[in-house]
Amino acid sequence: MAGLDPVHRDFFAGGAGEERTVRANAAAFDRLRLLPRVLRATGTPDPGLTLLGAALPGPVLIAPTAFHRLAHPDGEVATARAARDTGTVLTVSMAATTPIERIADTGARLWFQLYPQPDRDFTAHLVERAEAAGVTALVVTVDSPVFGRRERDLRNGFLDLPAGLVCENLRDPATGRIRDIVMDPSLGWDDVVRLRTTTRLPILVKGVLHPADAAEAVARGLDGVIVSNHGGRQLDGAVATIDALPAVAAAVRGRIPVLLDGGVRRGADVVTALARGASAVLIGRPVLWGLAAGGRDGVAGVLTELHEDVVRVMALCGAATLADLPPDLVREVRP
Ligand SMILES: Cc1cc2nc3c(=O)[nH]c(=O)nc-3n(C[C@H](O)[C@H](O)[C@H](O)COP(=O)(O)O)c2cc1C
Ligand SMILES: CCCCC(=O)C(=O)O
Repeated sequence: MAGLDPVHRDFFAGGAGEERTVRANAAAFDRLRLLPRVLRATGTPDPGLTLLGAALPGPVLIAPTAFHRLAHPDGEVATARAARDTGTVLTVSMAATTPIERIADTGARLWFQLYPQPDRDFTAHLVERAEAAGVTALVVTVDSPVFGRRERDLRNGFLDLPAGLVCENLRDPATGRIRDIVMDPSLGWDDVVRLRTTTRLPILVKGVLHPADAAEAVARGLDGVIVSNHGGRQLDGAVATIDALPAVAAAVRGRIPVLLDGGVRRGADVVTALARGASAVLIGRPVLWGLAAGGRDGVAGVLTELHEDVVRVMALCGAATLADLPPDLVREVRP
């Protein structure tokens, strides 16, 4: 990756522990094969969908990832311009290196990812700030009661952002200082539900793998679940997301959208996830590689190529719309 400091590349690429779950996300897709239908006279497929009331051109969204200005000087603004120009959603990380207002100025459709902080007033301030900037959903990350052990970062001594970069959205309104992000092991369902008292935004929980937790999200009146293991960066040894998805989808029974991230790289992966019950997917690292390689254009290239691949794979599977992707499209094969 031209221009990307190897220490930062390791931060982006790496996961927790042995990186078993990083590999598992990809390996699990590799154990699944498509069983296409033929002669369905589909014409050019339409991968469009409606998600949380918004019409989107395709089922690939951008997962929240920290520190975009490590990848490119234009950082989150470049990513947002690519999202805007391709019509997809950018989920802005709470650990973004650009103020949410500047990202929103691009006109992109944004969701905001939140680690609820033990300081409830500060959490409420953050949510209000994001809502005022114009984000249309809140993504609460729930797989991080503690920080994963990122061994590449430990070996590299990557602890802090370089001088000049900060988590701009962690600025304390009273002191003007940047707060540290706290991973809160005391966080519970009640805390997530309590966010309703601060915001009218739809709330998705990100980092659900167990079907009972997905059922709890529905029972608690939340608006969506994201099947995710944080790209293998939190619990090393956690199940691959595409393996966890069918049971989650069965528990949710279509009552709220189920999204998935982790190892989605090709149109076939997107189609596989949708056939297994996802409404849409998100991609993390591919966006960072595009950003590092070419700023806005690099990210737009990644998004456009993947979108075109989804359309191609739909055609090759005999699907005219995303509704034509049933579970029997996917077969498990021996590794
Ligand atoms: C460098 C990096 C930073 C990330 N930062 C965040 C974050 O701030 N908040 C969050 O909820 N998830 C974060 N994630 C996890 C992603 O949202 C997503 O779950 C994961 O990257 C999906 O897997 P993929 O990279 O294989 O597509 C991060 C992932 C990476 C690779
Ligand atoms: C304190 C930044 C957290 C970013 C994150 O979630 C990740 O690196 O996976």
